[in-house]
Amino acid sequence: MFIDFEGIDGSGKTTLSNLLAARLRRLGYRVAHAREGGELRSPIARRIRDLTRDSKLLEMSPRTEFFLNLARDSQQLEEVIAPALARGEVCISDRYLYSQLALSGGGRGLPWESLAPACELASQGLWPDLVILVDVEPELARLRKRLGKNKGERTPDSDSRKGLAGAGLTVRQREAFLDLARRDPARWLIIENNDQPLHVLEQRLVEAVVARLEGRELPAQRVTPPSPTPVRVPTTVDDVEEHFFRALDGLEVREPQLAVWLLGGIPGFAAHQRRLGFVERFPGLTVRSLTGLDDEPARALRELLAEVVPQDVAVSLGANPSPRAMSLRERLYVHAPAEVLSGLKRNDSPEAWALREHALREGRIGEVLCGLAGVDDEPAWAARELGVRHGLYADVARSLIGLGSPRADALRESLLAQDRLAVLRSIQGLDTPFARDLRLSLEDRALKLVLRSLTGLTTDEAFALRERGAPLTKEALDSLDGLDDPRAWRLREDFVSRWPATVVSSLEGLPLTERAEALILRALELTSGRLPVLRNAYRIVAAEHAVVLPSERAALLTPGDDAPRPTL
Ligand SMILES: Nc1ncnc2c1ncn2[C@@H]1O[C@H](COP(=O)(O)OP(=O)(O)OP(=O)(O)O)[C@@H](O)[C@H]1O
Ligand SMILES: Cc1cn([C@H]2C[C@H](O)[C@@H](COP(=O)(O)O)O2)c(=O)[nH]c1=O
Repeated sequence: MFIDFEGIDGSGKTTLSNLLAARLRRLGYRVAHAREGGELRSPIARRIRDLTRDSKLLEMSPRTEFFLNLARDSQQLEEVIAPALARGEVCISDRYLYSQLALSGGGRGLPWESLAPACELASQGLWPDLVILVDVEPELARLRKRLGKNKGERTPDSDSRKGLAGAGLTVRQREAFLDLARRDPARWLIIENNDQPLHVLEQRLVEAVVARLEGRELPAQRVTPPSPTPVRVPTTVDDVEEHFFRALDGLEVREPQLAVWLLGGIPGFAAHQRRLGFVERFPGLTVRSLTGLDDEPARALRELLAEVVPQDVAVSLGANPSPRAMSLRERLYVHAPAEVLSGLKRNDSPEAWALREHALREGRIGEVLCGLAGVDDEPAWAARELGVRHGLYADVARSLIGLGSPRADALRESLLAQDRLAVLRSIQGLDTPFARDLRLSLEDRALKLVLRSLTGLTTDEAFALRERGAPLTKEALDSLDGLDDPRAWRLREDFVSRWPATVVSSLEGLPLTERAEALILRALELTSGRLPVLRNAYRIVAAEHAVVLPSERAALLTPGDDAPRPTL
């Protein structure tokens, strides 16, 4: 029997397919997993995978990508799947040709009718007896994947071609998978992975598969019922806090690390109280959730944990230039030099330079460059030249974030041949001729990064790009953070039903006016108060009530800080 797991990235295919293989083996079945532990069994397939993920290959067309992915699956079929089935084993696969239909058809928009015959050819008529669609909300999947990376589970995707089209691609892939399942209900089984602990899903999955292996009918097309709709949705912004913490406390039981992550950047007593409850179990994650906060409880917790989780403490300081943050960095440097140096962005104080000079004497050129964004003095330019001589092109490009001078653009130009994506990341918030040309040339190849580079821009070009991007992906809305421009409001209102969580987070930094409140409540209503939207809504409400010093707010909003936003 051939069992295939399908679903978007981070949906849980690898986890559940490996759990299933282990359980079936314990039950006495002979099982081959074509991608045990996440690694494709065929070395040729692995080589093809590397090629499709190479971020230097931006010109790879959707058709080329499709044929390469077919070649990968075809090789896995001939080398691993067909032989296992011929030996009479149960063969489990983590993705098969359906993934290519969902990516190239649903995601990239190639016509289905031309893809299907090519898949048929690659399959040699061998299709799975059972397809398990692990269905999950894309925002939750992305977050779990990030947490997984934090736990060091898998190699990060950040340097791959994957994801360059933006989060909208995943939303379209999910729709395509659900559509495939609807069209072939006898073959597909949907397992919803939003609100259930893994052990519960594993048990239901094993029961359903064993029923099929024993020739019993499948009980239903869905292994887990759709998530119950929360009964009450906040009807005023004053209710948001209560709803958020109720949902968070429910989540804590199933996925405590995710619950800590969702506290990221949330000020106020209630959030700090939760952190204290988590800190012993997850000190690193808890302290990271302080990123962007500089109130007294945040400072005290950092100082308490400085020796326990120095790297996380350093990350949680962001680019805060205050004297207290600088003196903590001096303490942390010996244990967490990379994180400390990275937090010196936009900082040309003597204390920052003392740390950098010490690091340069230790040969840490790349790490120094990572914290030079926005620094325009001569020692910074000397460090950049040193970086170029050492071939540290991506780090040099990173050090140019926030600099819009002709000198910076000339260096960017010279780095383009080495690393276009790093240069693209370096133009955020810039409206120079170089930045405009680069955006236009990469719009079709790296839409997500192009849209993200518009942070804070209110030019006609920026809005035209956002308007073209908004139907495709949420990152068009990300770059509206804190903008009070009428065109920004129109985009938010037009796309609140498509990208509700992002529309809400884009209100960050704006006063909580009637218009903002109406938008938040609309997003909550449209999503039945689901946690991603609720959490972003609470971040806005809590920030409105917290005392944030103007300098801290400016530091949080200044374009150029490339630390990941702790939003969903
Ligand atoms: N129900 C769940 N509860 C808690 N954690 C979960 C759950 N489902 C998945 N995860 C976690 O989500 C992360 C992503 O899961 P996994 O790697 O299995 O997904 P995937 O579909 O194989 O992703 P990709 O296609 O990107 O390889 C893992 O860290 C996994 O432990
Ligand atoms: C570039 C890119 C690829 N995919 C799809 C293509 C394949 O079906 C899978 C391969 O992923 P895996 O990590 O080897 O399981 O992902 C995609 O979804 N998005 C992309 O940008």
